[in-house]
Amino acid sequence: MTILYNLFFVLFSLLVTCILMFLLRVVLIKTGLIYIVKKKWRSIEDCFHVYQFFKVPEFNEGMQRNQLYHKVLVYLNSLTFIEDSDFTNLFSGKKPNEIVLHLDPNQIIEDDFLGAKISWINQDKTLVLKIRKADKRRVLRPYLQHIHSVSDEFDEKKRGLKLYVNVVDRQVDRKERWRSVPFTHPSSFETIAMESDLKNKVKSDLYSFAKAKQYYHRLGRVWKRSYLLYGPSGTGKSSFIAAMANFLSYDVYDLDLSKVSDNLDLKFLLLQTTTKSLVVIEDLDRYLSEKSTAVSLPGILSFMDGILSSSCGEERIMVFTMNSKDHVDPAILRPGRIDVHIHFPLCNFTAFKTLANSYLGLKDHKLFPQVEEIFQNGASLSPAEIGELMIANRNSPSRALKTVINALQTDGDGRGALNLGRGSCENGSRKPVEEIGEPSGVFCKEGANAVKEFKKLYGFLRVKSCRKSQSFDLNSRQNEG
Ligand SMILES: Nc1ncnc2c1ncn2[C@@H]1O[C@H](COP(=O)(O)OP(=O)(O)OP(=O)(O)O)[C@@H](O)[C@H]1O
Ligand SMILES: [Mg+2]
Repeated sequence: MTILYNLFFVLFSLLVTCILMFLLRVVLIKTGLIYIVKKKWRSIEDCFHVYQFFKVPEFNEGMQRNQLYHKVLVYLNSLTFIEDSDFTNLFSGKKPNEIVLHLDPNQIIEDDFLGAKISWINQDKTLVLKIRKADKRRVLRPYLQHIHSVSDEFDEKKRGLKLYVNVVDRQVDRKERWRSVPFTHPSSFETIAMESDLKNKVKSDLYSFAKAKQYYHRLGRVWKRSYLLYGPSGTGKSSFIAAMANFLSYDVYDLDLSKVSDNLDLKFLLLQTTTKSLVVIEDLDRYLSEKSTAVSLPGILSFMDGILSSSCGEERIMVFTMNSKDHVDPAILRPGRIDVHIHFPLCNFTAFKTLANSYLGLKDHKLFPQVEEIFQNGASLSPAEIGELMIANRNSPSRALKTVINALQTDGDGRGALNLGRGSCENGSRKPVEEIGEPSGVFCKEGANAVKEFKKLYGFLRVKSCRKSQSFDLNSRQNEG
């Protein structure tokens, strides 16, 4: 009986202890007392360890800036647990709505690295690293390397991507062949209407390229990859390039061949591009079809071979766009020069659904079967044309769909305003939409009404005739080089 009583008593006390511990934990956490306990515990722990201190001053004896100081500062300001410290300064950043955190003088920041506790103290123009002597040998070096890479990455992100364009008048300053502006194109692979299988293939191709430095070096090849995006106007080639740049966080060098004075100029332009960039030549087929060009075919071939890029660093992606590769010299297209061919077809029903979802927020609609039927009968517009019609009618999805159906049907029988565009496309013009109604060529003959009608329908008329004059490989395909 006594044994049973004792056992019951022990179990009961255990239960009471557990409940009390649980309640204590809840009280400590809820009231924030846990932080005081942790702090006290840490100062007791401190008494049993020997510490070593490393100073990182902002300037050296010659009053030159210490780069490490900047890196540590960036690293510490980027740490999320700076938000958990007792006090932090908040400043507005350079970009709109950006808030940045700043250390206070004498503020202590605690960090964890490979299981070691490290503290930083922000003293007057010096950051002091405090580390246990026992951890120093194992942790210090990798920790400093870690700071380097985190701060570089943070700086890179803050810098933002850039779009470079080549300038004609380089006589002014021979060193500056490129001018840059911030690259803010919002396109992403998610917003491009394209077969998801193909999209994933491109994404993984880009990803594995970016990670393949050793592989390319082992093969003795220049670390570059070239893509050809081909298809009718308004099918998303330029948007796709922007999506590639955003995906990789690469700068874009948009090379306008009409501004290049000769082959040598082209070489220098390439030499002045930086690593981790997309070098883009749009409408290469059109340039090659011109009778007299400043850059010759061999000049373009050597540019494509990327011979020079090996002498000025690597990790470049080249992207060429064409409306059609039918009449292009096969030397341009051979594997190695172009590694991946991506076809951009006119809109089909699947792409239409992606557009309807992103432009009108429609996942389904009673008019979809009708749209599908029209697509099955062969009528098609480019995604740009459909996108424009959807944007113009975005307040009424039903009206937007009816307008698209109407335009697809008009496309089917080739009647109406669609014929107006033929002239502009046959000329191979790349005029932006606003310029299409210029009083020139075919359009002025059609009179003011036609021009007005044409403007209303944006640029899609010229595309129509383009399509009729070309043959397209309707299967998206990818050639590995
Ligand atoms: N596949 C697509 N998915 C989503 N939007 C698209 C697609 N194709 C075109 N668009 C939209 O249409 C507009 C024009 O597209 P873009 O400039 O990328 O076409 P392009 O193929 O480069 O045409 P061009 O050959 O005339 O230069 C963009 O605003 C883009 O958002
Ligand atoms: Mg384009």
